[in-house]
Amino acid sequence: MEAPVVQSPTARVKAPGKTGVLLVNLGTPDSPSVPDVRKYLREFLMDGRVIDIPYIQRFFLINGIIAPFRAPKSAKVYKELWTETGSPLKYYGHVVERELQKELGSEYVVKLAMRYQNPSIKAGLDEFQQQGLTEIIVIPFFPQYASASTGSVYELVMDNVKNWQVIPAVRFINRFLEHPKFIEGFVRLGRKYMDAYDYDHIIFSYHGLPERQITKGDVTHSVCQFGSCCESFHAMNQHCYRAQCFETTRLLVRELGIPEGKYTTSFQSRLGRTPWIKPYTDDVIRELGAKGVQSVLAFSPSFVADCLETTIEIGVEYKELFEESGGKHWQLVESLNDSPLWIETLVDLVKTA
Ligand SMILES: C=CC1=C(C)c2cc3[nH]c(cc4nc(cc5[nH]c(cc1n2)c(C)c5CCC(=O)O)C(CCC(=O)O)=C4C)c(C)c3C=C
Ligand SMILES: [Fe+2]
Ligand SMILES: [Fe+2]
Repeated sequence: MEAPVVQSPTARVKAPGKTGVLLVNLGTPDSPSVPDVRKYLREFLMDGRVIDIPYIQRFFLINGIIAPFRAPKSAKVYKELWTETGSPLKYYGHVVERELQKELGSEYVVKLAMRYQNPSIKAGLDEFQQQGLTEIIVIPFFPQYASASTGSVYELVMDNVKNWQVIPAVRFINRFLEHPKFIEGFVRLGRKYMDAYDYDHIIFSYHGLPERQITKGDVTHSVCQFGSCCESFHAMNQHCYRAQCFETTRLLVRELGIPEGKYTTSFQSRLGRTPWIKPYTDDVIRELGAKGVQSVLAFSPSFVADCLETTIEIGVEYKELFEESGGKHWQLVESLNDSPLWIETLVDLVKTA
């Protein structure tokens, strides 16, 4: 009997016809004006996967407190972030969209979309539908899976295609934290700084998440206790966002050759009064300052493009906090943005989806 034809795990045979590739980042306001920031925050925070409390409570929280009080404060910070090309998150998204289209060629149609605001997921999918594509590959720009980010993108994509007469094959990229080129992308950016200066300590600061959302995602209700359970990465905790972040750090630390005790994984950007995953980056910074640590290099590997949370929160606000805590030298490692290794990661993700 003839041996079966085995398909290489790294090169799926492409279906005939064009494939749509939807690159989806979180979103950003259309402009840093208060009304645009308010519109963005309303859409973002009214998402039940982001603020996961009953609809009525969420409605009053967002419209009664966040929209009136937070929007003007956030708009000020967005003004600091804005450049002549607009929001870095959107600017780099479009550069990557063009570069990836060039790399993939005419068999693919690459579109950038934002989960909140513009360009919308609906506009990208409608274009794919008009072109009668054979299949769609959705790549949420989140290295680690979380219901509030990746899960929310899936939900909206499925919501948009559910009434199409022909629903083509839709493939989702769940996470890519362990992709060697993704890791190498951050390693190369970090080495540039580590070769030029001997930092006392390295921080890997990830976007935070309410602890409640991790507990809800733990189907066994026993795997994650927000402690040593995240020290290894396995089938049972692979969807735990905190465990995925610790695994990302382990992979980066191994490649960068950082010794034990010289680095910390921490979580930033908490909102509200419920407990978020720990340790909190601001607490870690204060502790390092108190211990006499003078210089810190900060990576932010839950983001693939610079945004408010990297450039301003880490690059400006945490720098100030570090200096107030006694530190002297604080350096942010910029995000992957349009770096060649990030484009190569995306090419691989598409070709093996
Ligand atoms: C890495 C993925 C992200 C997860 C998970 C996530 C969860 C999450 N975020 C908030 C609240 C806010 N996040 C904000 C900005 C923001 N968040 C992400 C990514 C994730 N968020 C990005 C890329 C950005 C930056 C966008 C930009 O325009 O640059 C903001 C807005 C900024 C502000 O007003 O401070 C809020 C608010 C929650 C509550 C949450 C999970 C529950
Ligand atoms: Fe966020
Ligand atoms: Fe855990």
